[in-house]
Amino acid sequence: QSSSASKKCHCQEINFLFIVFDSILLLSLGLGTMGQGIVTSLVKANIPVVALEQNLEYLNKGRKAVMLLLEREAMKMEEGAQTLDFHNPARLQFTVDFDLMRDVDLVIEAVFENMALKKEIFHKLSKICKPGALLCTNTSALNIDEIASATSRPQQVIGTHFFSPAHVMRLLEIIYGRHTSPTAIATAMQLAKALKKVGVVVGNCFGFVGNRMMFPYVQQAVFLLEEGNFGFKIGP
Ligand SMILES: CCCCCCC[C@H](O)CC(=O)SCCNC(=O)CCNC(=O)[C@H](O)C(C)(C)COP(=O)([O-])OP(=O)([O-])OC[C@H]1O[C@@H](n2cnc3c(N)ncnc32)[C@H](O)[C@@H]1OP(=O)([O-])[O-]
Ligand SMILES: NC(=O)c1ccc[n+]([C@@H]2O[C@H](COP(=O)([O-])OP(=O)(O)OC[C@H]3O[C@@H](n4cnc5c(N)ncnc54)[C@H](O)[C@@H]3O)[C@@H](O)[C@H]2O)c1
Repeated sequence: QSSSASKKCHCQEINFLFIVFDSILLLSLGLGTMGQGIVTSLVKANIPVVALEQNLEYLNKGRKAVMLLLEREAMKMEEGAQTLDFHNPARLQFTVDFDLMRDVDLVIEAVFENMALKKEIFHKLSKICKPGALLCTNTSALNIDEIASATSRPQQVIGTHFFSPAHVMRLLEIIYGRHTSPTAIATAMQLAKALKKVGVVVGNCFGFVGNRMMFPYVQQAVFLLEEGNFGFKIGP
């Protein structure tokens, strides 16, 4: 009975979730390969976004790349008579000012794959962001629970693993940690839908699902190369 009671409780929590992503301000943290694609996806979905970088040099590089991607997307959309309002600072803003984090409802972190750096950033986010803000990480393989342990709100920490190129690839792995709330999972699923991606909820283990399958393939390809087996005929 206690298990059905807890299931009911989760369902009720999810039923109360009516998020209109149009009214939500997202922040993408890190404007490298993945940040650029993620920001492009968000803008394409008409979600207001702030893109944050560590310094002006990286910011300008990232901004240039995002603008190029968006111009291409806008050209494609114009043919379909839709508009992409990406020159409007109310829809897309670039900054190095961490304080702008205060107002956002959802953060997607895409900085270097380094646990110490991610923990430092999540600690900062949990201090600065408003209490309800959801904190997402785009980590490829790091432990979501360890990242969440740097915050005072582990129930609001979740993995949103985009695949490269993020504005093209449709898979979005949604990784829940030990403390991630059902509301956080439902919100991340809703985000996937808003981005027209396929959200797949997976558990927290090394490489999650996609990379756990890919890493051995890559490893075997390297072994084949090392052993000089590429280029030989197979079969009779
Ligand atoms: C060992 C440790 C490694 C750690 C790695 C971590 C891995 C990570 O966690 C998980 C991953 O992401 S795993 C990686 C998972 N990712 C994969 O496996 C992806 C592998 N790639 C593919 O499957 C194909 O290239 C696509 C399906 C992306 C496109 O296929 P298609 O439709 O036949 O090709 P198309 O018609 O030619 O291009 C369509 C549009 O896409 C654009 N574009 C393409 N590539 C781009 C790029 N790199 N950049 C930017 N844009 C790129 C292209 O410009 C074009 O835009 P346009 O504006 O219309 O001109
Ligand atoms: N590249 C991929 O194929 C891929 C795919 C899926 C997931 N990921 C994951 O996404 C994350 C980002 O990967 P990437 O390939 O985009 O890396 P990248 O090196 O291209 O970009 C990282 C960006 O983070 C910025 N950054 C670093 N510290 C920062 C800080 N304190 N504040 C703001 N910005 C900061 C850097 O300036 C840089 O522009 C990693 O966790 C990676 O594992 C990568």
